[in-house]
Amino acid sequence: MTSRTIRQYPIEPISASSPVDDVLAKALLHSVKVHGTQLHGRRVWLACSGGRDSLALAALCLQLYRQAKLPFLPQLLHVDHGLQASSVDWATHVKKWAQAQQMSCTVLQATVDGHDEQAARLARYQVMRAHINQGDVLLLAHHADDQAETVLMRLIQGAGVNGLSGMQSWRVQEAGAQYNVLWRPWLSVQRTTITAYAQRLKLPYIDDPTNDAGDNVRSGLRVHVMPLLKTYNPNTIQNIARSAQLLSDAQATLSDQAEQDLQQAAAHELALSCAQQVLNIDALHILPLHRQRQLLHHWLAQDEPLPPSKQLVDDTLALTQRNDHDHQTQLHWQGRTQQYHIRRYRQQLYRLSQTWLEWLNLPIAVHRQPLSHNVSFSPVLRTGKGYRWQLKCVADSAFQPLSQLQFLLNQQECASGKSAFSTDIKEAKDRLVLQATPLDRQQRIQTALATRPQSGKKLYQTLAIPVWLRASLVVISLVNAKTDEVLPLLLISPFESWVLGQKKSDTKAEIQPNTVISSTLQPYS
Ligand SMILES: Nc1ncnc2c1ncn2[C@@H]1O[C@H](COP(=O)(O)OP(=O)(O)OP(=O)(O)O)[C@@H](O)[C@H]1O
Repeated sequence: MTSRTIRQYPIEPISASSPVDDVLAKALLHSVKVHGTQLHGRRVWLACSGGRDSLALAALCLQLYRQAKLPFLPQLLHVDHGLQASSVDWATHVKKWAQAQQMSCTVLQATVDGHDEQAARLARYQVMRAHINQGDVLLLAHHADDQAETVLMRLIQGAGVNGLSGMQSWRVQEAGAQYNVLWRPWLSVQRTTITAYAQRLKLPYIDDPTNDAGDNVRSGLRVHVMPLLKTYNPNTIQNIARSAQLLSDAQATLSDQAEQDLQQAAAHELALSCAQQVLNIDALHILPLHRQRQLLHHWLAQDEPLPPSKQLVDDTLALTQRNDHDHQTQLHWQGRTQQYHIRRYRQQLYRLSQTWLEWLNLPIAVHRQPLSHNVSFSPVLRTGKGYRWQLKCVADSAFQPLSQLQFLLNQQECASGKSAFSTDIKEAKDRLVLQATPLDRQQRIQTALATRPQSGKKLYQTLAIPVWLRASLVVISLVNAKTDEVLPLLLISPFESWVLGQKKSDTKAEIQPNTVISSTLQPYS
């Protein structure tokens, strides 16, 4: 990189009479047409390294804009990686060139964590994303030779259909709440065409000889492998780029199919964004084997920028196929954004983030509140490490919770026959306390799913609570402050709730406790 040089042409405004290159113009304008609707009303930036390709793209945009063939003129963004002393000179050079063309150009400083190309690329995208606005479009000068190198690189790494479809010409990139578009209109044009155009225009582009040093995989493929492949087929570059395009279409079909399968097989009620995703194994196994693999691949990486390895998909599939009731085995996956544990409990497959598992181990606080306070009861049950779990007793103007609690209590009393709670709740409210406590393993609980009260292991089995959720069960009870009698009303987990005090045979009473008491779980920082 230190040996970069500037083409020995002076910086001059591009003459209005300079001819545009037909092939390059056609590719750009075709892409504008294809993405016309999405481009409408968006600001377009052009990532300009000052190298031949991005300087040529900037020059072509300018020419077509002046000829009123392009409806916008992109603003240039140059990133100074600060990796070598001369990088300031390159930034100054790009800026001066842009000034000569009367194009807007901003130089951004990046802090690169490491010295390799990948670290520089990550830092570059990060700093450009931070500069542009939500929904803006970033033009990149990648071309067919870049595409062919990318595909070959991925091929020798053993990529699947997605990887082999190479770079996308229009890619929405999401980072947190922000999204931008990466736009590559030149993926079908060859480097030689760009070089010829740049030379015709006498563009003073920056030459980076390290690109052709052959000392890393990409430049090795460029210098040693591509020329050899061209001896077998002179159209090697276009052909590989075309294969990538075909595979990209195939990938879109596969993704649509996997998304449809996911809608059928996902346990949406148990999902919590990247914290917990759940797949129903029975629904998975209905599918043919190749779709099972595809679905697992899609499910594992649904919110991750990088795909899971084939090995992980195979191991996950094997986990779903076990029938030895082993609930301890877990697989680990270090994604780009999070570390995940893949576990199975009965016929459900879980993808749990490390942060979520840590949150599930935080203690739950005990809360008590006299009913006479007439205010809604909404204690925070657990908070920290990114999530807040809060109880909600919905109160409307007529103090609805009490009348609904009365209804609930009536049902409980039928089942329990407890006299301490048989008086009208409004009269009794002075001595009643609403309480939320973590479930004690020894506590015996009567649910509608069993004929008698259960405690510990049996209860977890009856309610199908996976091991990692067992410390996250809370009992909501009414306590008679005078007699200390406790009447459990509801058992809640972060995802479900169960009415307590009913035997199997009493289930005809249709109680919907969630209209009275529910809990919410939200990301929290
Ligand atoms: N320092 C930079 N500042 C802004 N954009 C950049 C920078 N480096 C690369 N890019 C953008 O990323 C694209 C691909 O990067 P790559 O490393 O292949 O570029 P390059 O070979 O350095 O330059 P060029 O593609 O302009 O000849 C470039 O075409 C350009 O749009």
